[in-house]
Amino acid sequence: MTDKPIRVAVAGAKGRMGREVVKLLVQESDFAFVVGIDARLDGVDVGTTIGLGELGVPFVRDLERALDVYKPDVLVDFTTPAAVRRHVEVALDRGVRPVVGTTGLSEAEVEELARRAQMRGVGGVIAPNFAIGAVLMMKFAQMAAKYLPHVEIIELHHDQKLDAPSGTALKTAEGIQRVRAEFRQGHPDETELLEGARGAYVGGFRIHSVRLPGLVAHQEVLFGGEGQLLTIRHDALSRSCFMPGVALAIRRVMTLDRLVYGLEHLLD
Ligand SMILES: NC(=O)C1=CN([C@@H]2O[C@H](COP(=O)(O)OP(=O)(O)OC[C@H]3O[C@@H](n4cnc5c(N)ncnc54)[C@H](O)[C@@H]3O)[C@@H](O)[C@H]2O)C=CC1
Ligand SMILES: O=C(O)C1=N[C@H](C(=O)O)C[C@H](O)C1
Repeated sequence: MTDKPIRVAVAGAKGRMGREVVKLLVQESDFAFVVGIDARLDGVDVGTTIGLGELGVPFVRDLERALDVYKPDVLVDFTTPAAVRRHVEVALDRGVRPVVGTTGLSEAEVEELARRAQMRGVGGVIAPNFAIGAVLMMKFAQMAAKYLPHVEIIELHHDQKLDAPSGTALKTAEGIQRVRAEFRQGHPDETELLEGARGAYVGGFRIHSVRLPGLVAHQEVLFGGEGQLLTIRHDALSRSCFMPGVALAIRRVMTLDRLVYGLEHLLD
């Protein structure tokens, strides 16, 4: 007897990441793609809309209706910072497991959603970055910050990105803050001649956000010490790099009974 495929809904299925997720779902035989949700469309076939040919899977604009009618096991969300929190709440309240790549949730919001998941006994995954290389970059940066506490983060993204700094930069900073005693870097008397010149201040160090057409998703974590520099860099050159992590999360969330924040919690 074969296991039943995991029924998956995709919120933001018409977007840059949503399209990649749809491609992934139709390629893997243990996934059944049951409904696409996107604020921009209703009724039309997802496949023909995004150039994959007829899939017989509809786009539904209303999330509640999509979950009630198509009864997915998992909701994958790649939408917007403004929409994601409500989407996770709606999913958890219906016993649908969220797998969330959308960034923009604060640490407090993630904690609140984790409490909700626990109350409902529903598993979930929120990961600001599903690329294994980016997860390693964050881990290596945390290791380095213990010994080289002078650090600055530069994240670089395409110019259609809505949030700054990126979710990855914020998670990198959270990890660094856990191991780095808080002190304010730079000269005590430094002044910004142009507001924002020194970047966003987080726990004593800075995050800088670059937005340019041509970029996909990139980050450098720079460490400075006496007579030496260390740079840890990750480049996402294509959105396909996020898909193995998304697939892992969809499979693993079926066995979770709590909400986890970060792909690292699903890796050996
Ligand atoms: N965790 C990860 O590995 C990654 C996360 N991201 C994040 O994923 C999110 C989406 O990124 P992109 O795909 O580049 O954006 P996008 O703008 O290409 O796609 C977003 C889609 O969501 C739809 N949408 C907006 N509001 C909605 C709502 N209320 N209900 C349903 N659909 C809605 C839009 O119509 C659009 O089709 C961003 O927050 C981005 O930072 C992006 C890449 C990797
Ligand atoms: O918007 C993007 O593109 C990306 N968003 C995520 C983030 O904010 O960190 C992940 C990756 O950097 C791509």
